[in-house]
Amino acid sequence: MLRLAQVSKTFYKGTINEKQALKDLDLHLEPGDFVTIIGSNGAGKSTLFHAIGGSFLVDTGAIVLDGKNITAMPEYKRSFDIGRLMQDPMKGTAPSMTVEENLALAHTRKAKKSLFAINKRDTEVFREMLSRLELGLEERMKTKVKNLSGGQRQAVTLLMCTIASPKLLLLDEHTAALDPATAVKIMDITREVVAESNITTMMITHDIRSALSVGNRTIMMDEGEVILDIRGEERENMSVEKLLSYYSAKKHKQLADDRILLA
Ligand SMILES: Nc1ncnc2c1ncn2[C@@H]1O[C@H](COP(=O)(O)OP(=O)(O)OP(=O)(O)O)[C@@H](O)[C@H]1O
Repeated sequence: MLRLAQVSKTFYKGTINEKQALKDLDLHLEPGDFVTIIGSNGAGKSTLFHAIGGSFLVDTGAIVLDGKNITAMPEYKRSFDIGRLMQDPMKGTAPSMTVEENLALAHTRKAKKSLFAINKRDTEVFREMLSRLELGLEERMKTKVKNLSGGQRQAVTLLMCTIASPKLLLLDEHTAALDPATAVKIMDITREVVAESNITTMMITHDIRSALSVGNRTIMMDEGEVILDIRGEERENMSVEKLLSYYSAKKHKQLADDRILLA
């Protein structure tokens, strides 16, 4: 489904600030994989997402999505196949448009139509989708998105991403800016939406416990490389403590993450 082969990215090459953020990174995702990604500060997690999403072109290596080489493809073209949800609930939606209009926008993009229109049937479909979130948003379809809470906005953005039926969904700490109770709710919704749509998904998180329980596979990054890739029984038998000891034994230092969540 997604294959990265020998992908490297260096920022500020040839200057005193040179930083190799991705080092000959190899990664292969099967269709339907839900991979959680953890790692120390500056490990290259967001850079990996930017490389896949096309925020910049990588220096070397290849990125292949569903059999198509997208290494040189511009970001806007990749966005038809790659849904992205960021930490900031203000991103990903059009704030001055209503909930319904935002969903319709995503729907129109999927159909690759230029005409933006909402018919009665669309409204009913959107209402049904919203009611399944159990956030009361089905009663607020005419509300401008800027008037929603952060959690409600993230839920709407998540729906917008999945309406477009992307081949790949990238979640970059999408619950990190929410209060703990809302973060749990959005994580539950994420699990449901991803399971229902079976979209291949990657999720960066600082919550190690949920990294080990959400999805079917966990990778740990450090200094631009994948240093651990676990699934199945190995993952089931992994605990937060074991993971941290694995890191210390391999890197001869403690995992440094200023936002790490252990409980
Ligand atoms: N646009 C950029 N320009 C220059 N350096 C960058 C840029 N983006 C990332 N870097 C550097 O690349 C390295 C990897 O950064 P990245 O944001 O991918 O790490 P991360 O694993 O997401 O970290 P964190 O968990 O702290 O957000 C860091 O040293 C960072 O400073």
